[in-house]
Amino acid sequence: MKFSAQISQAIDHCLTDEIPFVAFAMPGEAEVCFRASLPDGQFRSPAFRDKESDSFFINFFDNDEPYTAGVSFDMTEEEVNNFHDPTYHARIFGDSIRPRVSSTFRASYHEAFSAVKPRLKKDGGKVVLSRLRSLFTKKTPRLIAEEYFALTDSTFRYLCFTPETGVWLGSTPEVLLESDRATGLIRTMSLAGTRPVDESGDWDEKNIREQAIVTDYICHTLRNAGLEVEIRPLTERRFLNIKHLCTPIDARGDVSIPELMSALSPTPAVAGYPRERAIGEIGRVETHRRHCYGGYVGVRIGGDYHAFVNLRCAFMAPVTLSGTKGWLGNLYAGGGIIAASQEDAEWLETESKTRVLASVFLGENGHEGEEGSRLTRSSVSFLSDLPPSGHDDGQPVNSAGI
Ligand SMILES: C=C(O[C@@H]1C=C(C(=O)O)C=C[C@H]1O)C(=O)O
Repeated sequence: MKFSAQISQAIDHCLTDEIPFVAFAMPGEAEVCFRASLPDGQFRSPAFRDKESDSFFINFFDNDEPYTAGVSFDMTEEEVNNFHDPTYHARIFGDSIRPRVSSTFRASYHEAFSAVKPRLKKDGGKVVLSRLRSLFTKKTPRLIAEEYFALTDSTFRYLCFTPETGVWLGSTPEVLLESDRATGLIRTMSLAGTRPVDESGDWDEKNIREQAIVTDYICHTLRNAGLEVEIRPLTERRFLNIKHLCTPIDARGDVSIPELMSALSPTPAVAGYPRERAIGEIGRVETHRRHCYGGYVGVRIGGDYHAFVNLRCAFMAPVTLSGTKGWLGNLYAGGGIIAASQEDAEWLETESKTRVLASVFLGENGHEGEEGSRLTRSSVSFLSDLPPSGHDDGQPVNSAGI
């Protein structure tokens, strides 16, 4: 999916000058929309500056931030391209969270898996264990997004920067919630269970059970909020090389949508069940922070919310690898573990979930990137660590490296 010249220029401008922006495509649409907004006086970029205006939002898995970060729809690509303020350059990257240099070790995953299994065997329930793959790429986030977005149009696809989150991109098949003020309808889905796209026949008990836990939880939460719930027939939902079990769920009633999003997220599809217990276990056994992975991401347009679970995503920052300029990306994936789960199969599932995005990072024949032992603390330097001054030409350092 080639971005227009105007949008490409605006994205590069925003990455260079650290202007909060989003480029996104709605499910079923081939068109990318770009919007940007300047941060407030404290370099914060809240998504919801009022109750109505159009905006993009991205929140954290922990869901415990004082406000949701995002981009209010203030500037178009044209306005960004005409924006020249030599005093504007926030150097936000240096202070914010950054991707990890090394991937999750197989041994760490083994330890985490072994730590949660006894309680699942004893009490039942589910924990979604995730891991990350750290990759270096010579491609820019814009190029990655163009290639990744082109692979399917059935997902919500986005590339964004906010000071709170850094640069993220993703292509997510999972609706957290879509609301329609005109009809009063709220649509969501229970999406869980994973197998290769070419596998047919009945789904196994393990996947069916994992997904049923999610359906029950979502329906319970919606009914608790006073909504009338309609559960639609179980279907399959395809995502590139894999597919999931999916139960679409409709709800109706009077409710605050932001409150409902917070109540639903994170669902047992990305956390587990019982939910609070699973979240506690994730915090204890995973060796990385999830940041925005597993949180929710989406847009509010004309007062209607379109929120998606932030999956099949990457967190990126500009770096050099042994002197070569590029970007470091953390690709996240998890899978639901229940008492019957097999460790090797679950590890492979996280491999499948990151395979397509990883191949975009690495390029054909792997020539565009690196993964694995060559990425070390000494070989990777974050551009934000470079001193801001010292350039002979007096220009601010371009921390995006483009
Ligand atoms: C956790 C992820 O996906 C979720 C977990 C699934 C599973 O356990 O089978 C399937 C779809 C998603 O709800 C992920 O993609 O990282």
